[in-house]
Amino acid sequence: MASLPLIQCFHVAKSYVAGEDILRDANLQILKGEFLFLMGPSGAGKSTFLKMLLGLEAPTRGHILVDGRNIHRLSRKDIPAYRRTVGMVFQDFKLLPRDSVAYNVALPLVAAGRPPGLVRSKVKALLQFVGLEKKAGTPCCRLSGGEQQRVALARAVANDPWILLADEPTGNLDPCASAVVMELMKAVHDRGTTVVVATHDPSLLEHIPEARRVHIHEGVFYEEAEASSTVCASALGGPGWD
Ligand SMILES: Nc1ncnc2c1ncn2[C@@H]1O[C@H](COP(=O)(O)OP(=O)(O)OP(=O)(O)O)[C@@H](O)[C@H]1O
Repeated sequence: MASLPLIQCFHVAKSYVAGEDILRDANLQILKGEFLFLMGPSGAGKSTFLKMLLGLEAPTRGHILVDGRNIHRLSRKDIPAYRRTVGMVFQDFKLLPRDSVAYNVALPLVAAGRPPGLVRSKVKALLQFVGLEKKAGTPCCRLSGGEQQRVALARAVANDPWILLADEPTGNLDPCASAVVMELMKAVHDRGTTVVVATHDPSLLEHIPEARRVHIHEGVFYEEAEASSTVCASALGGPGWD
């Protein structure tokens, strides 16, 4: 049975400054359960696109639907529930550094109003999942970069989101820690979550060779086959393509 589209972008444009489009006519469908790498050089608009999926930025033109709903037309009261359906991992972790691992992972569960018993059992299961159960009481600032990213991943999936977004999740990690984080992302995907990883680093693709690859170039999305034939050649030796 064919999967249904979970994320649909129709003619999306985004500019921060009038007349300077970061995205200009971006069309994309991401199916439920896909693992997608969003590729593009620095400044291509990858983070901007992820922020739009989170609802932190709105398109200047066009529409983004998630599960059939235009996420930029949600009523104020529906926004928190929508945000809980999307988990996000950042390059710089964005943890509360002085607070413990368990506290950081518990935060989204508490914010969602989960009862204390469920928060405790869920935090325990999440820390087991990322292999940090023995560090539950450790302040995050005393962890390695790889461990911090595993905490951030546990926090991102705490409320069982439909979608996991990751913005250069291994950008601050060594190859070994990167492999562990990518393995965990794959495990999240294997549980049915749709995963979108934005990166400019082609070596990340080796961790999940079967994943779909979409490039952003000059404000438009291209599937990898299309991108390599129509874009890479023209950009050889030029700026802005990796
Ligand atoms: N809040 C903002 N105000 C103005 N310009 C912005 C803002 N956020 C991003 N930009 C600009 O939009 C463009 C795309 O930025 P974005 O961060 O989305 O790119 P990226 O592909 O994620 O790059 P990187 O890999 O370096 O993070 C850049 O030129 C950036 O300077």
